[in-house]
Amino acid sequence: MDKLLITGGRVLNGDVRISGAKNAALPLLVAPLLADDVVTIGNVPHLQDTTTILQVLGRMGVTVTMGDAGSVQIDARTLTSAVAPYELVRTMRASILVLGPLLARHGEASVSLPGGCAIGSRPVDQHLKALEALGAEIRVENGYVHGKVAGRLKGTRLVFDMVTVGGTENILMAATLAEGTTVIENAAREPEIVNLAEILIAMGAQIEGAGTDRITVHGVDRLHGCTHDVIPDRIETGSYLCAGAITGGRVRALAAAPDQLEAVLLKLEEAGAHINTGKDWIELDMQGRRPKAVSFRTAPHPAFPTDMQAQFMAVNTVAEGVSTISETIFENRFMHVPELSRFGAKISVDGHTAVVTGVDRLLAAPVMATDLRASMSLVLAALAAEGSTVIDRLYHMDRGYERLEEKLAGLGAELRRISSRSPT
Ligand SMILES: CC(=O)N[C@H]1[C@@H](OP(=O)(O)OP(=O)(O)OC[C@H]2O[C@@H](n3ccc(=O)[nH]c3=O)[C@H](O)[C@@H]2O)O[C@H](CO)[C@@H](O)[C@@H]1O
Ligand SMILES: C=C(OP(=O)(O)O)C(=O)O
Repeated sequence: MDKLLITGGRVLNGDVRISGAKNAALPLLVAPLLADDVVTIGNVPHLQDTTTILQVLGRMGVTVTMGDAGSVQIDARTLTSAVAPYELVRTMRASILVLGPLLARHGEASVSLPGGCAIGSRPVDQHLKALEALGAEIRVENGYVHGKVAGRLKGTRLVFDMVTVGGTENILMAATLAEGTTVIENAAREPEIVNLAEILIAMGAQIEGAGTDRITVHGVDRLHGCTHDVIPDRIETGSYLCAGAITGGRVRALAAAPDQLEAVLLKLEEAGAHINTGKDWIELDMQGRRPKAVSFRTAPHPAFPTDMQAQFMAVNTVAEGVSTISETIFENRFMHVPELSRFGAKISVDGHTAVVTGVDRLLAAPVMATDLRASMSLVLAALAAEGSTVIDRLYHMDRGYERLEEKLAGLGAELRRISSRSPT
């Protein structure tokens, strides 16, 4: 298992190029299952999670061709099996996204149930209920979801019980080839949903309202090939801006999308950062100042994203004052708290709320990553801490941060990966 060695205390300064968004790339790589031709997707980040979803497709007989500069060509006409096996799905929950497209285009699918993960139980009941409402016959047996459709899915009006990003994506894809019109109420409004709707529209789908809480899909008979790009990763962007904030530095995120990160940018300003934005860049400048404590509550887009909670908590650990952080999306997303405490952070947790009392300094400590964004919160704490920190279980990080060491080193951080395959 790889580890990361970080020597803290450097003020980060410079430009960092943002990669394509993991959470947009995953549904975009699955959407070609619906098409009758080759779909080319650009700006795909090279990550463990994108590799996993391509393996899932490969296992189904789909032809995947890697192109230049992060482009991937996907031809689902060669599909031979509609099965997503446990050994792949268990490493990445988003594999459940193949269910909707397979049922819509091929009339059957067997997808392993993703199961729980560190941040919460994360059921997929809303996906399954909605697919049943579209006319699929769903059976859960031996840890697998088996779905079948007699003829075509039938458009209907759906109301999700809660805002679900993956649920909205699955049903949006399934509805494109259904007979008639589907209305999805209480739909997720995340930028990744809009990115998905755009590629589906480029494939010939008829979709209105993506980015609002009501999405209308008029089913079509077939979808064709197209070329489309993944949007910039707003969570990676926010993470590097937090690296600037926690070290009192200046970080400019290039190839970014400022309009997709408003809640986070406002909180960074509240923390004392000067924020400047252009069409595709964001600059944060702390001018050497210590951040001020900022309270926030996670909620679906456009509110503060749960995927930035751990990183912002890390910033609050060294801030001036006391902050309150409420996590409303996942029931167990404070796994980083005991690890941050090992640096000397003062955090108390009561249910879904954490109270952080900023300390003057953090001290390096051996720590362990528990999930993807928790890993980044530990990286941030290590950048600010006095001394050298070793972060274990780096594989969590590799799911979602492309070329992390190279990007942080480019900003002036002192760090090195300790590979399990090389002598330490
Ligand atoms: C690959 C990807 O895009 N992952 C993101 C996606 O995850 P994901 O799509 O899994 O998250 P959801 O939006 O579906 O989950 C939101 C909440 O709804 C609950 N729920 C969801 C579906 C369901 O059928 N039943 C149910 O109870 C979940 O347990 C959770 O408490 O959105 C999350 C919320 O912004 C982000 O943190 C993840 O990074
Ligand atoms: C929770 C995340 O991803 P996933 O839904 O793939 O676990 C994340 O990106 O922070």
